[in-house]
Amino acid sequence: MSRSGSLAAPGEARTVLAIKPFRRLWISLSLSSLGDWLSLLALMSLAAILTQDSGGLVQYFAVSGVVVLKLLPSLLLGPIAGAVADRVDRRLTMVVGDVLRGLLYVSIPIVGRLDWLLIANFLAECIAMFWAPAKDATVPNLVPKKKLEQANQLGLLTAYGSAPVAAGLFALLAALSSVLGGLFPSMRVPEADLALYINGVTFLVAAVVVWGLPIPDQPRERISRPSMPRAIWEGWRFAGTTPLVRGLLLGMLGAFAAGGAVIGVARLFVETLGAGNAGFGVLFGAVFSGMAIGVFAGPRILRDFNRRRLFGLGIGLAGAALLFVGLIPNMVLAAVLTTVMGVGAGIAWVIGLTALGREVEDDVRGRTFAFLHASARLVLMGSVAVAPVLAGLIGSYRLRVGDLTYDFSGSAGVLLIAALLAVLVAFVSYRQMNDEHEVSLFAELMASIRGVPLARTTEVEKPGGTFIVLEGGEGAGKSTQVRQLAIWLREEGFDVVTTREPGATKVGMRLRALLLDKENTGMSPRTEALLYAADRAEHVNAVIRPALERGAIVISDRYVDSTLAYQGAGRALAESDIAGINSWATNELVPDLTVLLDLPADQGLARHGRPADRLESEPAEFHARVRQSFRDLADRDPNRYLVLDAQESQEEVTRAIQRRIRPILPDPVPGDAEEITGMLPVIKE
Ligand SMILES: Nc1ncnc2c1ncn2[C@@H]1O[C@H](COP(=O)(O)OP(=O)(O)OP(=O)(O)O)[C@@H](O)[C@H]1O
Ligand SMILES: Cc1cn([C@H]2C[C@H](O)[C@@H](COP(=O)(O)O)O2)c(=O)[nH]c1=O
Repeated sequence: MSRSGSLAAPGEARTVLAIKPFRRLWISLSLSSLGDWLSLLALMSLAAILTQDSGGLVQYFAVSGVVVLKLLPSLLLGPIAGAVADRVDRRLTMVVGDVLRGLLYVSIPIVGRLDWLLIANFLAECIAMFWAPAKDATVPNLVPKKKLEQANQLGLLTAYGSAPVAAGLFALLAALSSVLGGLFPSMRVPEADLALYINGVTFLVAAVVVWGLPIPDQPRERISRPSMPRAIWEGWRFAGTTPLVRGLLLGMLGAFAAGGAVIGVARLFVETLGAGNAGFGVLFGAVFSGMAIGVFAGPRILRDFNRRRLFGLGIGLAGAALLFVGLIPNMVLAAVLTTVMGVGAGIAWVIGLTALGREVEDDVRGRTFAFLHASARLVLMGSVAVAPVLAGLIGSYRLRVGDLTYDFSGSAGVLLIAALLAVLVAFVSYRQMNDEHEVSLFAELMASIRGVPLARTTEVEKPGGTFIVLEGGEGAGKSTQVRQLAIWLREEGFDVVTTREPGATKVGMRLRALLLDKENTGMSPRTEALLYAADRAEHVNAVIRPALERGAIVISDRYVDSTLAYQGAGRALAESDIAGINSWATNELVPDLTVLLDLPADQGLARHGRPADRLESEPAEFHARVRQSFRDLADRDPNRYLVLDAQESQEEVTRAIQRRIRPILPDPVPGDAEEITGMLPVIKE
């Protein structure tokens, strides 16, 4: 399948590492990303430790303050950071950025105060705002243009993939720190300190690696980064135009909000389970490990499962698992259930990302993904920040039933709210996107797990392919659009058959000649209607049905509606008679979609530079009746029609048709696309 926005295969992405300068930059980026995640864990943890004597609410505010201050710089400095980074030496920006961030993180455990923790955290994020565009702009200087996409993918993979590594490292360092503290009481320090020292070292090593990079002076390509609010506004304006894409985006962002709430209270939650920092690291790692399993294994195990259903189901699974995490106060169960939650989120993420890639038009795909990344970051950080405060406001309770006691903490309360949010989002997106009404969810799930084909309750008579018809008056642009759509769909990898009426078959060509020949002026309207129906019977039998039966997309320039409009309204024949004859001639084959290109008849006729044929030579009133009849037909069945103003530019018309066609195309998530997209779940930049 060739798509400009598609993602390269994992192996292909790895080949870009053969470029030595890029490999060095990538190593440095991996270290910085690891440091970013490690700092998030360590600072949330240290904030909780430093405030443990100050009471619940202060502790909750401190933890959420860490996240708010991590988010704030991207809102304040986002618009100017890119412009500044373009004017300053990039290597210097990155090296200074890494060194300063390393020093700031190391200073936090040395100073050991909450106020400095928050200030240093904020300053480190401000520096990251200048470091990131310098890094983005350097990549095109180091790799050839054709490998740029792979390079970016690898960068994104690392930004995300370093999270579970950081979680494991954090848990290890926390455990090591408490062992050392036990053996040598003089070395007893908060468990997060060691992580922050190591974090400082990762940034310093990253700086050394970047220092030796051979970066050309002149950038080959300038990267322009829209501000976060702009990316969100523009993306929504373009992407929110179809219900399916809206459903996908809302589902993914809802899942992020729930996930953010979990991260936000995880540190405080594990404390209520008596698990401390190591437990925090385990939970954090469980989310990401579960996601990795979901991304890679889920779609393979449920290979035959309807993708639109699976998206909602994945979010639902995540919500259900989270519900039990909140209800059952047990660390081992929490780790297992958090992994299950990650699996559900991973399945939804990869399906959503892949489907978005396929559903959104090429020219707005960049903006849509920018919207997703910007809003995912905002939603994630926002809910990470709000969740601890909410937990503090809920407070902790001990419930007694007879001899039994049940401790309910504010953090467990937030987990329950997040779980309910996820279940609600799952329900809404499932309802919005489900296109399989014939088979129950349970039956499909069982069949898919067993790997057997679905037993459907009713026999499906419609052939497997997709039948699209372009209708409209003379010169409306039907042939032009048929051509454009065929090019686009073939590029997308579909088997496409373009055809037209009258005259798509050998018999049809003769009929066309008869019908359009001005010599035959005066032909009776009934003869005319029957000849068009005869052409159609042959057309359906010889061309359309065989193509649909092998699963192709058939795009026809005119079909039954033309006879209803021209011979029905134009020649004043009874519509019911024409409908009856054509129903018989086509064996009741109805298009999946009819696109009506609406244009005043005089404008359409004026577009032709050739002599008018028999039908085109009819008077203006005839063509006006034809136009009105097409519009009436469309009004009666708005679900099956797309009516477009054919006075718009050709490109505009093509885009509108593409938008409407995407949702009715066959399964938007083929297996190979998941394998490819599966490597790219990312929310960090
Ligand atoms: N949106 C448009 N704006 C302006 N001109 C257009 C547009 N679409 C097509 N045209 C031009 O109008 C002419 C007729 O277009 P086309 O052949 O696609 O129309 P058609 O509907 O298939 O016509 P007919 O049914 O009469 O054969 C062509 O010269 C084409 O380039
Ligand atoms: C299918 C069909 C067509 N016509 C008319 C409409 C046009 O004037 C010609 C076909 O010419 P085109 O340039 O190839 O579009 O035939 C009709 O009157 N009834 C029909 O069913």
